[in-house]
Amino acid sequence: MTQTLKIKRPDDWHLHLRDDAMLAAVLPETARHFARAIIMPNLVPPVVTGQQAAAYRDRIMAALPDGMTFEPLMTLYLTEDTDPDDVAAVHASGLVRAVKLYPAGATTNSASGVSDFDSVRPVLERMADIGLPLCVHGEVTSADIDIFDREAVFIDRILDPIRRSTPGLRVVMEHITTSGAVDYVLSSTADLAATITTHHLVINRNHILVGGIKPHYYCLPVAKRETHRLALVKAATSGDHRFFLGTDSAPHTDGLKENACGCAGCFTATNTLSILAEVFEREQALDKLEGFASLFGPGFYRLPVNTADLTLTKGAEVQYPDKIGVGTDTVTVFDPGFPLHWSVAD
Ligand SMILES: NC(=O)N[C@@H](CC(=O)O)C(=O)O
Ligand SMILES: [Zn+2]
Ligand SMILES: [Zn+2]
Repeated sequence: MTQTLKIKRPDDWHLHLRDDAMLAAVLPETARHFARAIIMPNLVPPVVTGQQAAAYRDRIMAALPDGMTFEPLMTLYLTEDTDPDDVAAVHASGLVRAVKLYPAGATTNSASGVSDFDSVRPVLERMADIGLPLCVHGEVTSADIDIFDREAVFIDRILDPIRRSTPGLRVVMEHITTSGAVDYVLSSTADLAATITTHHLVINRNHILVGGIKPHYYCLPVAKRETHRLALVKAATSGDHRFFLGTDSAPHTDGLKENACGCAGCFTATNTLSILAEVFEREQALDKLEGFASLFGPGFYRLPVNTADLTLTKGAEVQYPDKIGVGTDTVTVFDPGFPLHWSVAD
């Protein structure tokens, strides 16, 4: 008897679509399975104004193949020059669903991010007033902090002080990678949630470094030791509404990944749902997948749950491409390192 799992159509609460040829290549990979996604604004130049967000949304919709439906949920990139009134206006218009905080220099295309956190206080206070979520790349960037400690230090030195001084600010800790981040979310009573990526449920730092360096497993925040991966799996499969899916699917061309200075990012859009089903099944938590992928995100973002369903079927090993083409280049699809058996029914 084939096993099937029917869930509400999922959303991706942290996604990089890029622009131009890359956008055209990766958008169908997400739109095939996901109804909506929070679109990261770290383009070059970044999406900092409502006008830029509207233009980017139009480029995304223009790149969507005929017959596919998808709703991009736009974000603004927070800079030290962001005007609270502009933020309030684009929120009121429904164009923008979150503001994204990148500490300057923390990750791909974050040069315009924030160095002086006091300078953005007026924006954060306004966001608390209007209920607009702040998505946070939670890593400090000081050279003296070990890269494996950067998330923990960010929580202590930056995030917790911001939250204490801005009551009511609604925060999504993006792509969490540590048990400390899980505990921090669990310790909060309100206004705090976290996204967890597909790849951080699958790999630890050994996958990146043992037996030769694996550039396609390198992302930021970098995967930590196994105890942390286990804490993430426990959180994701727990049925706690404060943890939901943000794939952080972050395509870079193979030339830029397999490089002496390789870019950070794992491209998981193509096989995310098959991987998640496998991970949840191993935890005997298939009944928790719908909450994680389809229900808790809309709950936090105060949006309706999708009405359409998506069905996963367990069967023969799922075939997916190793790479997808982008113009004359390629992007490597994340390899979970184990066979997948759950496929999404058409
Ligand atoms: N996650 C990554 O490793 N990379 C992301 C940026 C980010 O989400 O930090 C990207 O834009 O490539
Ligand atoms: Zn990030
Ligand atoms: Zn990201």
